Amino acid sequence: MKTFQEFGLDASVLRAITEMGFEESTPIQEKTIPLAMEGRDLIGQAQTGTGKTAAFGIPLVNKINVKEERISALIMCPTRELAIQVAEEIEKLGRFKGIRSLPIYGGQDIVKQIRALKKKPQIIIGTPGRLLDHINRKTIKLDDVQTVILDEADEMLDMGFMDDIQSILKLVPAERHTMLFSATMPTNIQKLAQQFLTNPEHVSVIPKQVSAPLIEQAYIELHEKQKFEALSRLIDMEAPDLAIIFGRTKRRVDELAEALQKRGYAAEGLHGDLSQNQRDNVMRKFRDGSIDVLVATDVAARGLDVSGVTHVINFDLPQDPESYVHRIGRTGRAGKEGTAWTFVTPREIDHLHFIEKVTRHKINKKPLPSVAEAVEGKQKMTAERILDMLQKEEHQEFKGLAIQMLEQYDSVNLLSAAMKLLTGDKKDLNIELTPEDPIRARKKKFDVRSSGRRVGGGYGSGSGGSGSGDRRQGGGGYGGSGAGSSSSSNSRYPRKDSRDYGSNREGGSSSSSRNREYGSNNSGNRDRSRAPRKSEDTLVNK
Ligand SMILES: Nc1ncnc2c1ncn2[C@@H]1O[C@H](COP(=O)(O)OP(=O)(O)OP(=O)(O)O)[C@@H](O)[C@H]1O
Ligand SMILES: [Mg+2]
Repeated sequence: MKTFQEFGLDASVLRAITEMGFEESTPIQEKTIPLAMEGRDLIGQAQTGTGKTAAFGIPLVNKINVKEERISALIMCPTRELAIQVAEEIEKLGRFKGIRSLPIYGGQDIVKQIRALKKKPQIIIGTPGRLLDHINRKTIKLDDVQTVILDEADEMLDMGFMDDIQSILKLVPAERHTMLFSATMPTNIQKLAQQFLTNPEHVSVIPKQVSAPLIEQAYIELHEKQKFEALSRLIDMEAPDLAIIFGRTKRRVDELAEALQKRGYAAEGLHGDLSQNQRDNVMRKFRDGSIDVLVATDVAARGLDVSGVTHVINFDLPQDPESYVHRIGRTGRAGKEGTAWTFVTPREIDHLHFIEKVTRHKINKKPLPSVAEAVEGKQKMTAERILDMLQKEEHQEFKGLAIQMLEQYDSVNLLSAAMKLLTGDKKDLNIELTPEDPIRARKKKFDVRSSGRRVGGGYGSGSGGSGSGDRRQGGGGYGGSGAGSSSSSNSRYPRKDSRDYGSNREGGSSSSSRNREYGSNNSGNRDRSRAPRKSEDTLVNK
């Protein structure tokens, strides 16, 4: 791999990269940084957790003129949490160069954002809905934007952001540098690419499998009613540092987080119906380790990078293979190992096999963890905590008492009693969750046989990126004859899971105006159940 010195980057950018602890470039960075520095439009695809953010962030920051007082680059992300995170990475990369960047997302006070915009940021990182809000208020002007980056471009299409993205890009000068990034690239991306990119290079560093290689994947077959018990045992047995548990719906996430708390786990839920304050708090607590279990809808499936996530558990099977790939990709990042468990009910087994087929990765069947395994896991955990305490030497004030007790009692008995206290008894509360419907196997929608590339040609190796087998609209690969009509409706990009992505009535103050403003276009004759979402914040259930 190349070192960052070899790219000919600005010294201030190199210094930032070094401070971030990056020594060598990752494969996607090695391939895309030189192309991006030449100003080539590109579609960048690489496995989760392999540094796509810096792959576009480094050349972007390198190119920005700090004297510029107008917005010169725009990065769009599907969720608020991702916009915040990408903005932080851009901030770090641009720090020594003195670049001003600003995240702009729904749910945050718009007046505050307008004030921050007055500081003349050169790079805006935003979610499409709120960006449009500012554009309409004329608080964001895109006339001088030279670079546009769409992170998780395929997800933004799936969420129904096509119209919004089109409206935004129409306002950006046609002569610009545009890049799309994601770990998955279904062929519906080609429409976006044809429309918005100029002669793009498709850079793919996906080897045989699209899922990240360092993730051990397993599934447990069980009935819906067994899931919660299995989850507690699994957490006890595996003792994750940090775990993300994905539930299908907002209600599921709420119930699950509450049930876990009742059982004594430090868990909280994240979904699009929480206020932005609540969302920020939950993410902060998870990042700083004050909670170690994050229960989330697919709002947390894309892009989130939290170090220390050792486990991902799909409490409910995800709707499609892309979602599976992105969810489990929250672990096994930046060269670290991770474990992904998936709960599958008997009726969903076909769908699981379908996911295995599309992702070309075997998911190993494991038995339901036994009570004994759970107990053993908890005991080990307690022992680890004690050893950890010994190392930190934070137990000095107990030493006098310990000596006294040891004069009267046997040390093994004493320690065992202390460990039992520390481990605590499992609170055998009767927990009942509202059952979720099983996911059904899709028939014929994905054509996994006809294409070497699976899911819309995105998973094959090498570059070039033509592929058939589009699961949504069936069609040719890149470089085709431009068949897609730009006036076709959003229904070509149906949302992924109607259960997960219902209407959004979130707490943020400005969302209602945005919903009014943008909620009605095109919706008259659309099949409601297939209507795309209109806001970045609607990764939630009905
Ligand atoms: N060259 C590098 N050396 C070491 N660590 C790196 C390097 N580049 C990026 N990282 C780190 O790797 C982690 C994953 O990066 P990033 O979030 O950009 O992945 P991604 O490819 O965008 O994943 P996803 O598909 O899930 O969005 C981050 O913590 C980032 O700081
Ligand atoms: Mg990313």
